[in-house]
Amino acid sequence: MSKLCIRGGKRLTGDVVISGAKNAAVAILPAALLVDGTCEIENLPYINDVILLTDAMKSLGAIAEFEDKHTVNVDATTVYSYCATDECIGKMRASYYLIGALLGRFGKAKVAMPGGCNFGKRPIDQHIKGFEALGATVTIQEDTIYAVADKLVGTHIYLDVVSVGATINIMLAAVLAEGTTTIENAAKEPHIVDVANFLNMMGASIKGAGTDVIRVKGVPKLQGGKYSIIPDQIEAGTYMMAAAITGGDVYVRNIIPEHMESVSLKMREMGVEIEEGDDYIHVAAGKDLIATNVKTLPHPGFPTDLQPQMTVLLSTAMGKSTMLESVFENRFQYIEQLNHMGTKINVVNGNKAEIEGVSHLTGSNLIATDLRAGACMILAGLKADGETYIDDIKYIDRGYESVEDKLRALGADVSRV
Ligand SMILES: CC(=O)N[C@H]1[C@@H](OP(=O)(O)OP(=O)(O)OC[C@H]2O[C@@H](n3ccc(=O)[nH]c3=O)[C@H](O)[C@@H]2O)O[C@H](CO)[C@@H](O)[C@@H]1O
Ligand SMILES: C=C(OP(=O)(O)O)C(=O)O
Repeated sequence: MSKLCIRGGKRLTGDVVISGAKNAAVAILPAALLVDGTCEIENLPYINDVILLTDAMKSLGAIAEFEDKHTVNVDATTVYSYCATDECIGKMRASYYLIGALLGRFGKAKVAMPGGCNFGKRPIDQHIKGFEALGATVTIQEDTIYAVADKLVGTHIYLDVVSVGATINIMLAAVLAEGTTTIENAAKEPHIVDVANFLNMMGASIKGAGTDVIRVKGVPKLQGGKYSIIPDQIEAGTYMMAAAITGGDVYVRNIIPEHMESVSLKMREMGVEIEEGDDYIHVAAGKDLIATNVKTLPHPGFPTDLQPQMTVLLSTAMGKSTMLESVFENRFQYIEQLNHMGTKINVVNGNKAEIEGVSHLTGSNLIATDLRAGACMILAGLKADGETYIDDIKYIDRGYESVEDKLRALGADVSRV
């Protein structure tokens, strides 16, 4: 099994090009199952979650052919199965989108319970509430979800918690339903807007994506077309922080700077120089980092998927910082390993990290516990004196395309061993 080996202490400089957004890609691919025609989907990130999902779509009967590493042509007219119960599909979070897509397409779906990163409980009650409100009957048996409906009829759905997955899943199920569906207290992440834009381009009628009220007017059918996925906000933020933690000077390219607002503002508070261009952000660090307090929130708040990376950055800022995790109940499992490298972080009540900044970290042997924990370990390794080995990098490969190549191009000493 391969590991990442990082020899720390190198200042990152140069340009990094950000890939397409994982969390948009893993929703848009299942959304293509609703389309009566061929969708050419561009700017897909070449990551394990995308490959797994295209395989799952093929096993349902869809044609999903990679034109190149970042472009796939999906023809869903040949889909014959509504069952996605493979063990490997159940390991990923986005498998839940197959429920909305297959229910919308066939009026029935049988899908393995979603997995994904383990941050404690990750219920899907709001997805089920939405499907049931649209007229489906949903049952769960032995880690498999069955959803069935004679017909889906538009209705009002209020989400009790702001959920990215439930918002998108309800859009998927509602797009071909009879009448209009209103989703209130909807999530507003950039990938929600991207999925709505994709569906609209294929003939759907979705208004309000990016606000907390989304209206989906059902249409009889969607037709094929071409679509390019937005850049990955979280990958971009990770490289911005990698630049900052090494005192570097990096142009993070092919991004939408407005998506990075909460991140740029917090990094500016920490004394990092951030210059925004049309489709890039220039990060210039070098001065001592300043401590600050951060709380994760749904968009436009600070993203939980950048919490571990930001926590590492704060751990090297002089003074006392706090990181409050308000989205997931248990997303600090990586802290103990970081403290072995010399960080001084104390987790209180499971959701608040009290951080006392240190100036030096020491290389260590680490095990990635999940995707973004793996990313934060890379950042710690870049900063540390000596060698850091990160095991279980399969988690990192779920969400970061060619991570060691991109870092090496910026001057990092990173290899897969
Ligand atoms: C594949 C994908 O896009 N994953 C992202 C998605 O995950 P995911 O869709 O799982 O996250 P949600 O936005 O649904 O979860 C937000 C919060 O709502 C709770 N909740 C959610 C649904 C539900 O039915 N009931 C419920 O209580 C969750 O436990 C969590 O506390 O959004 C998260 C929050 O931005 C990101 O960290 C993940 O990277
Ligand atoms: C939590 C994440 O992913 P998933 O929801 O797929 O587990 C993530 O991308 O940080």
